[in-house]
Amino acid sequence: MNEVIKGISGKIQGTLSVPGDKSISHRAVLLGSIAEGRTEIEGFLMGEDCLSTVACVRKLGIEVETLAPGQLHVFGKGLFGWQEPREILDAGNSGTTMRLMLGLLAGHPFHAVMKGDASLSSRPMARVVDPLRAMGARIDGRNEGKNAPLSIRGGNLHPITYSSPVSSAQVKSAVLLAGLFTEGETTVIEPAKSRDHTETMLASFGAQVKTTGCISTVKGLPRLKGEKIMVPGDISSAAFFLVAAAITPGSELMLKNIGVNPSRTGIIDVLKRMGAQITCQNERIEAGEPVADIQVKHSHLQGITVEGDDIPRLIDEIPVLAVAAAHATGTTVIKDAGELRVKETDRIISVVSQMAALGMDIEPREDGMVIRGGRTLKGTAVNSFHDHRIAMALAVAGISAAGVTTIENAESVKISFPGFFEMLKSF
Ligand SMILES: O=C(O)C1=C[C@@H](OP(=O)(O)O)[C@@H](O)[C@H](O)C1
Ligand SMILES: C=C(OP(=O)(O)O)C(=O)O
Repeated sequence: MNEVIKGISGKIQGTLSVPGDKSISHRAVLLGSIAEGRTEIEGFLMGEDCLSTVACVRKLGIEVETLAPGQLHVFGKGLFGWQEPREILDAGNSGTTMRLMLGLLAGHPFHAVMKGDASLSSRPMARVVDPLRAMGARIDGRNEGKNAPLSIRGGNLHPITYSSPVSSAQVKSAVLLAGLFTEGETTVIEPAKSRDHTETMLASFGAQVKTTGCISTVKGLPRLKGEKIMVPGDISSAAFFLVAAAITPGSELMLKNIGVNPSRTGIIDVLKRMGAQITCQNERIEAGEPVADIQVKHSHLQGITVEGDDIPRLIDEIPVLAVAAAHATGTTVIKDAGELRVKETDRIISVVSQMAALGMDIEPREDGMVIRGGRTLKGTAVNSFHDHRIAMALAVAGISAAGVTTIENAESVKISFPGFFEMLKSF
């Protein structure tokens, strides 16, 4: 499906709520499915990725009731309560579904097969398969288990201390979740801290979790109790509107009820360092997660260098950060972001090629990109390559471009942000 975006002449003003956090939604269903009793979820993201997680959990014998859009009840049967699935578990486009489910399946003494779509089938799985095999899971798959489809027979695990070569919450979560099914302590050490929603939610379900800097430890065989979970708005979705308002003259926007966990707020910090006027108001804690209303006003931005420990804190926001950089004075350099190459698309190639088509002065680097700001963008036909974040970043570039931008394969926004185009076009 194509989406047509016109350059916007007005301002981006008013109050917005964005859909629920994708990372927290996945984890709420997964932890609910291995807890005892009912887990009640409000604000669940009804995006295709999270619905893939729900479909997988149902195939494992867990009842998930949808009372209304965003309101789900999960009837967990406790640790070891999943049943051997009769069908293949389909993670669709979702890396989080496949990698976190593999961690949980590693704990179960039965056979299961996981598959995904064309994009997910080419993404690296050895990063979770290797440590799960080291814990005792038997896993086989395409390319010796480096890619999906993967088959797994879990059970009889032993705890490990795993030093992950990459900062990845999916790797960390897979190992910690497997660690729930064996006596003793399982530890993951990562080079820079990744999002910590798994640790926070595990603690709220009753597990013993310790986190010190980049080291997280879980104690095995906890009794997890069903919980009430309020999912906050997704900062990764809010980011498209933060940038849209920051670059559109006269704009002043309030984004309500957004998750502002410090392991996710790199985009706020970096936009502020570029000169954006952003303030977090009404800060509070809900189910262990920090939540706030975020106000953003149009401002003149300056190019900066983004690197190191900030990268895992804004990895999914880099496509739209490139749009902010194109509207900044001077050069923005994004480094240490080689992980972009293994997302739904190679996001260095997809961002650079499609933003350049809109007239951006942008060059790829092995581990990032360089953007020289100040060029006027001009609408044309561009392609999201079925990558939701690329489709939305191109739309934000499109509203700042002269003329008409046509985004091909734009339906991919349903992965993480159903209703995105309607919201953007409401301004
Ligand atoms: O754990 C999660 O919910 C996620 C972790 C990140 O991936 P990596 O773990 O591969 O860095 C992120 O890009 C993805 O959108 C969601
Ligand atoms: C990389 C992403 O998700 P996942 O890894 O779950 O497919 C994303 O949402 O940008």
